[in-house]
Amino acid sequence: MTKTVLGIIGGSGFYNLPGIENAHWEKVMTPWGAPSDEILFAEIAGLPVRFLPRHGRGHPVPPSAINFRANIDALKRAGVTDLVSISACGSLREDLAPGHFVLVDQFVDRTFAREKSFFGPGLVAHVSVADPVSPLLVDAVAKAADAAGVVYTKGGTYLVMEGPQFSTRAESYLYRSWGMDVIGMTNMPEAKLAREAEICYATVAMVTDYDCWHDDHDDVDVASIIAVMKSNTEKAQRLVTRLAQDFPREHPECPIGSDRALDVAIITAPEARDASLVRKLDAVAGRVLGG
Ligand SMILES: CSC[C@H]1O[C@H](OP(=O)(O)O)[C@H](O)[C@@H]1O
Ligand SMILES: Nc1ncnc2[nH]cnc12
Repeated sequence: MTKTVLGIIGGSGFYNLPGIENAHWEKVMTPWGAPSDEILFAEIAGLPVRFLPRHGRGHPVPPSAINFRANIDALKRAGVTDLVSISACGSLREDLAPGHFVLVDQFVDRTFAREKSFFGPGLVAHVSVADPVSPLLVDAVAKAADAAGVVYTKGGTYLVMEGPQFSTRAESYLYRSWGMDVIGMTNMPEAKLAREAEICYATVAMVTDYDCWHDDHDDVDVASIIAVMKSNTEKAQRLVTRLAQDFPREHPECPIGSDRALDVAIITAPEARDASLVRKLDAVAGRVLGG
């Protein structure tokens, strides 16, 4: 059995963790460069927790400049088995009002200026992301939300745009016509990389605005987002505390194989592998590559 280490990636407005014990910030180096910030190593009710602010403390890192590979590699090196993303998002549905949380179960990745894989020339791998979130982790998040009194919807599709500008009105209408539920700029390639690194992943998408499609609401801007973000963040912090208190201390094996994704993904023959890339993958793929 593997001991659980719970990872939390804090998005916009979520730069620290309350209610923690034995905490310290630590710089974690990776072969992919520097993560967004140091990682906060801590415990909640005795459970090891690792927290990384996605945009860095003070929010200096924009979505397209996030080193997603370094972030996921660093969390893997820090022992994370189960990772929850906390994200601000726009709503593309009338019934998902600002303040509502969505436990996303699908993504549409419209990003185009990001490194999306740990693998590449010299070591080719194709993991499945048909089901990009890990069901047991989502269930645990839902239970924690219930216990923390947070209103949420289970299931929803998050469209990931490149940004940093918000959508045009035509884009917003288009994404609605596609049946997308919420929109943000960060959860891809994060979720894909978590799968490559065999870390169970789930997202709590916290609605801050109605993007620009809604006739009765102002178009989205940062000031209106910040106004909603504060109460969203307080609720998310309660949710995370409860999640950590109740989470199994032994990592529960993922029923869809998120934590064993590389068992069936690598296609490059051992003799054709690039030794330097294999070395870079020591944390992400050490379980299957050895070393
Ligand atoms: C400040 S609103 C736009 C910003 O917020 C979201 O980021 P995160 O998922 O890290 O909370 C959104 O994707 C944009 O990056
Ligand atoms: N409307 C929106 N579009 C993209 N990212 C967002 N983050 C919060 N609101 C957003």
